[in-house]
Parts: sequence; structure tokens; C-alpha cells
Amino acid sequence: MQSASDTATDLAVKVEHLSITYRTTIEKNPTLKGRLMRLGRREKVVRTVEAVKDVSFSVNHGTVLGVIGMNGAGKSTMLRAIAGILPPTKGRIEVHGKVSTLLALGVGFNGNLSGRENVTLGGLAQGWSPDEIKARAEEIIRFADLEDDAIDRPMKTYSSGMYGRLAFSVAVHMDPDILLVDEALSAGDARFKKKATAKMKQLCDQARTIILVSHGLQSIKDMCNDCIWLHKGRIMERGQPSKVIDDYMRFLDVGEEAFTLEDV
Ligand SMILES: Nc1ncnc2c1ncn2[C@@H]1O[C@H](COP(=O)(O)OP(=O)(O)OP(=O)(O)O)[C@@H](O)[C@H]1O
Repeated sequence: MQSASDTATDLAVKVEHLSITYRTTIEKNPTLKGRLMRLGRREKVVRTVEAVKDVSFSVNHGTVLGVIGMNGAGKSTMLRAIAGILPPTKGRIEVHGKVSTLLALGVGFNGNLSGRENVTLGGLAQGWSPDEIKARAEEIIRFADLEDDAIDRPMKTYSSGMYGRLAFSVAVHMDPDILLVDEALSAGDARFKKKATAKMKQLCDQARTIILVSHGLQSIKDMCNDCIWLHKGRIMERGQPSKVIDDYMRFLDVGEEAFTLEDV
């Protein structure tokens, strides 16, 4: 999907032969009987999962790339690797620009601190000056539009929607060149989703790059100008969102065996 006009300066993200394997140690026979029979010794086996297999693609600035695929396809794993949270087992990732992430898991908020305190900490981590923090925190808080005095309550008292709204607001106000979003809008209500979509459109009008992992196929159609369908860790198809989504839905309807990629 690289066009002839691609230049190094256009390039936002380049993923080359990326593979990610998880290794987890599990107990061989976790039942009480099994354990007693081995007199308390716990035999461990190592289970490996190849979550992403030899994936290569690149994305230019100004692209809104949707990533779709079934549960367990490797979408979140790939996004976490691009965010620099997971090291590649094989391959390499180039990222050109300032990245801001909005991930379903592992958003760096401290539940014992209030929303306002978390926003301030986020600003400090970004290296903002106290004046900048003051001005931007107001903007972030206004955008999140939490009820009443919620912003001054510990975040552990937030509903998942409130948490998601503040996380989204922080991520988009970090002035990212590249915004990585993983299902983060699923918790927000319809009104906030509309506002968040408008904000993401605004970022992409400023030639920022967005990679959006979602099961919300309509949102991908509405927002993205490029799409990757991952299946069992591999890229099944890449191209126009409407075409990729149609093929993916056909695949879901007919099942893996009956599906042919001839016309993909
Ligand atoms: N921390 C982990 N340790 C071991 N295996 C993992 C871990 N995280 C994910 N996996 C496995 O890697 C594979 C890909 O998972 P991943 O979360 O990337 O899929 P996904 O496409 O984002 O799925 P979903 O749509 O359900 O969010 C799955 O088989 C999953 O069980």
C-alpha cells in the first residue's frame, strides 16, 4: 500500500517482519488431587503463544489506520509493541514522531489519586512547565466533562466510562504525532463517542497519524482511510476500510474453511 510519493519524512510507523511470542509458565496439573499425588511438587510447563507472526506494513503521517480481527488475532499485542510497551520477539519497528497511547489495559492512572492529580502527574511526565500544566489541565478536564466534582475524587471511584473519558482526553491533549487507540472508546456513552470521534478527525486533519484497534466496524468505516485485518497473528488483508470490512464480515459468515482469498 506504499505509494510512489512515499518519502522518509512522510513515514510515521514502519513495522518489519514483526513477531511476538508470549511465554507463560503454567502448572501442569493444577487440580488438588494432581498436586497431592505429586506430594506438593508443582510441575511447570512453558506454554508459548505466537500472537503476532511476521507482520510487515508501514503507515504515512495523516493516515487513520483501523485494525480489525477476531478475539485473540493479535491486535492489542501489535499495538502494544508499536507503543514500545512490548519488545518484539523478532523484527523491528520504526516510529517517527511523538506517540500517545490510549490502551484498554495499563493506562497509567493511579486509582488512589484524583483525576486532577493524575492529569498533573501526566503533564509532569511529559515535561510540561507548571504554567503549561495549569492551562492544559483545565482543557483536558473540560473536554472529559465529568459529572459534578468527580475530577477531585480518587479515580478508583470512577465508572469505566468516566475513566475512559479522562484517559481519552489526556491522550489527545498530549499533542501526539501518532495516537494509538485500543478499544478505548467502547466505554464512553454515545455523546462522548461523538465528541471523541470529532476530536480524532481534527487530529487527522492536522496530518497526525492514528492507529485504531476496534471491533466497532462502523467506527472504523467512518473514521479510517486505511485498514488492516489481522487473523491468527498474520495480516489477512490491507486496504480500503469498506472493502476489508466487507471481506472480514463475509469471512465471519462463511467460516475459515469456506472462505477463499481469491478476490481479496
Ligand atoms: N500477557 C499475555 N500472556 C500470554 N498470552 C497472551 C498475553 N496477552 C495476549 N496473549 C495471547 O496472545 C494472543 C493475541 O492476543 P491479543 O490480546 O493481542 O488479541 P486481540 O486481537 O487484541 O484480541 P481481542 O479482540 O480479544 O482484544 C491471544 O492468543 C492471547 O491469548
